[in-house]
Amino acid sequence: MKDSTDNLIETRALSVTFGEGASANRVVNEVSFHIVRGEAYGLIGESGCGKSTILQALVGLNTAYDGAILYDGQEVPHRREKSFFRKVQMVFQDPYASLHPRKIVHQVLLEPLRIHGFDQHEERISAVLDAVGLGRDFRYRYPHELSGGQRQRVAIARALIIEPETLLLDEPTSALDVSVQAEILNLLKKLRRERKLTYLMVTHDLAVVTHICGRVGMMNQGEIIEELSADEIRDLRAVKDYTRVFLAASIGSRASRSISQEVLPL
Ligand SMILES: Nc1ncnc2c1ncn2[C@@H]1O[C@H](COP(=O)(O)OP(=O)(O)OP(=O)(O)O)[C@@H](O)[C@H]1O
Repeated sequence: MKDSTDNLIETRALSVTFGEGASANRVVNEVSFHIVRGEAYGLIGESGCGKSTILQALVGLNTAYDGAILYDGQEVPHRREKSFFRKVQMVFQDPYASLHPRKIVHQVLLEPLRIHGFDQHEERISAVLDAVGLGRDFRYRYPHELSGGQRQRVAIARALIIEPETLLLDEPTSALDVSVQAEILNLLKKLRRERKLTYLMVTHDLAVVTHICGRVGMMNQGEIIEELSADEIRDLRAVKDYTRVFLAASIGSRASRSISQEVLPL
C-alpha cells in the first residue's frame, strides 16, 4: 500500500554487512532517511563511511541489505524491476569506466531507449545531446575521442534520455579537472531545475554538495549522525562535534583549491 507522505525515496533501518561470521563488517548501520520529490539531497562523510554502499543498495546493485527501501511510498523488491530504472537512473564517478569503449555515443544512447521501449530514437538522441551541451555530431564519436568532461556529459545524457524522475549521483565530478567540475555541476543544476528532477548525491566535497544540494546527511561509520541545510554547512553550524571537525577540516583543506570560485551561480 502506498503511504501518504510526499517522500520519493525513503530508507527504513537500512543495513549492509560485508562478509560473514567473524569477518562480518557492517558498513551501513540502520540508516533511515528520506528525500522529498524534487529535492536535492547530499550524503557526505569521510572515505569508507558507507556513502557509496547506500547508493548501491538504493539502485539495486547490492541486493543483500536489511531494512526497507521505499520509492514513491512503496517498498521496492530487493531485485529491482525494469520499471524502477525507468524512474531512477545513476551517474557514476568515473566516466572513463562507465562508457563501453567500443560503442559510439549513438549506440550508448540508443540502448536505454530500446530497453525501455521508447520511439523517435533520432529525435531523442539529438535532443538529449543538446540538453547536455554536446553538439549532435558527438553521436559518432567513441569514448576515447572525448575529454573527461565530455564523457561525463554523455553519461548524464544516457541517464536522462529515458526521462527519469530521479538521478543518483556517485561523486559525479571527482574524477574530473577542477575547471571541468564546475561546468558539470552547473549542468546538473540546470538540468534539475528544467526537468524538476530529484537528486541524491554522494560526495566528500563540501563545495560540491552545497552547490547542488539543499539538505545534507552527515555520515560517520555507517550512520547518518545529523542532517544539515547547505547554509548550515557554509556557516559551520553543526550540532555534533564530529560534524564540526569534519566541516572545519574540509573547508581548511579546500583553501588552496578554487572550485567554489569557479562554480558560478546560474
Ligand atoms: N564489496 C565489498 N566487500 C567488502 N567490503 C566492502 C565492499 N564494498 C565496500 N566495502 C567496505 O565498506 C566500507 C564503506 O565503503 P563505501 O565505498 O560505501 O565508502 P564511501 O563512504 O563511499 O567511501 P569513498 O568516499 O572512499 O568512496 C569500506 O570500509 C569499504 O572497504
